[in-house]
Order: sequence, then structure tokens, then C-alpha cells
Amino acid sequence: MPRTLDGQITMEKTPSYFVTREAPARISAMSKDTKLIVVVRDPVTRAISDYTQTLSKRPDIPTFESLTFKNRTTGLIDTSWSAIQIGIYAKHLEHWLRHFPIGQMLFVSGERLISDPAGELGRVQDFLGLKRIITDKHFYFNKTKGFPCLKKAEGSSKPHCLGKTKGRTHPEIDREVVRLLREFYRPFNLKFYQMTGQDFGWDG
Ligand SMILES: Nc1ncnc2c1ncn2[C@@H]1O[C@H](COP(=O)(O)OS(=O)(=O)O)[C@@H](OP(=O)(O)O)[C@H]1O
Repeated sequence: MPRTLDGQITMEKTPSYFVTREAPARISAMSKDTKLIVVVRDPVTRAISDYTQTLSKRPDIPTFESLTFKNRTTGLIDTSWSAIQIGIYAKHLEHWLRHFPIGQMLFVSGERLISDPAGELGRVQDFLGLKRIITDKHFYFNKTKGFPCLKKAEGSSKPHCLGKTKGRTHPEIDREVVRLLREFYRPFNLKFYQMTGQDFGWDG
């Protein structure tokens, strides 16, 4: 990481940090004051999104339904499948809390990032001690993309949406499989709500 001067904030983003066992100790050894921002979404949708991304690169992989179970008959879920394992947020968070106080972490709702991007970014700016520069004025809803986009990209006068790899159409998943996954995640989600003090609303 580069040295951060007064008045500067250095940011680094990697989706896999949150689920990497060595990451909390390493980041804490680098700087105990690091502020941590985690974007989370409903773990079931997250798993399907993860699968959709892999499928786009390797169209020959087995179905989502078959990868979900160790044993389809007993309904035993394969927690070693990364698409499933990553969504057990409470377990990952436990590792971070051994190295960082919860107040140094901000949990951003992936759902609200879509329904109210300025609201979520307001929380991010407050957490970082920044003035609320990014507001509603900066976003518009793009009907074709089906997502909020920036009215003006940085350094340009043109609107900017995220690329084609963000917001892909998900495949239709067997309803019973989705139900079993919801049941599987429920206790972990409740624990996560308790740990963060935030109800993300994934469980009705
Ligand atoms: N504004 C806007 N435009 C497009 N997409 C948006 C937006 N805000 C959030 N999202 C959601 O971001 C999801 C992809 O982000 P990822 O976290 O998977 O990206 S990363 O590859 O891990 O960096 C992506 O997931 P999928 O819909 O499954 O593709 C989106 O739901």
C-alpha cells in the first residue's frame, strides 16, 4: 500500500479479503486503524450470482442445483462449494473480530446499494469522515440496464453504468433448492444481524 499523506485516504478493494483467513491478521499488522467496508447481499442471491459468473466463463459446468448438495436425497448442502461457503457471513466476520473492533467495520447492503445508492454511499462517506459530496443528484435509474448509473462519470460529461459483467440475468433455479438454501442460511444470517446490529432483511 502507498504511504497515505495528511488529507488523503488510500483505498483498496478485493472481494475475496472478507473470506480469506489470513487477511484480518495481515491487514491489522499493516495498520490497526484501517477502516473496513464490507458489501453483503442475500447469500442465496449471492450464490446464484457467483454461479452465473462462473457459468459465463465455463458454460459446461454442472447445474446450480447439482453443485448445491452433497446429497440431494437428504438435502445435505455442500458447504465446501465456494459459492455457498462465502455467504456464511457470520463465520467470516468472527475471524475479523479477533483483529478489529466492530466499530471499525461498515456493512453496506448490496440490495440498498441498488434501491438507494445515494443513501448507502451517504453511510460510507460518514464512516470515512468525509463530507456528503455524493448524493441523489449523482444518480439516475437506467431502465435498459435495470440499475442505477452515474449521471456523469468522473472526468467526463457522459453518464456511466457498470459494465456488462455486473447485473447479468441469473438462471432460473429450482424453487425447492432455493427454499432449502434459505433454510440453511437463516441461522447464520440471524447471527450476522446480531453481530452487526443490522437487519439486512434477507429472512422475511
Ligand atoms: N449500479 C449497479 N449496476 C450494476 N450492478 C450493480 C449495481 N449495483 C449493484 N450491482 C450488483 O453488483 C453485482 C456484481 O458485483 P460483484 O460484487 O459480484 O463484483 S465483483 O466481481 O465481486 O467485483 C451484480 O450482481 P449480479 O446482478 O448477480 O450480476 C449487481 O447485482
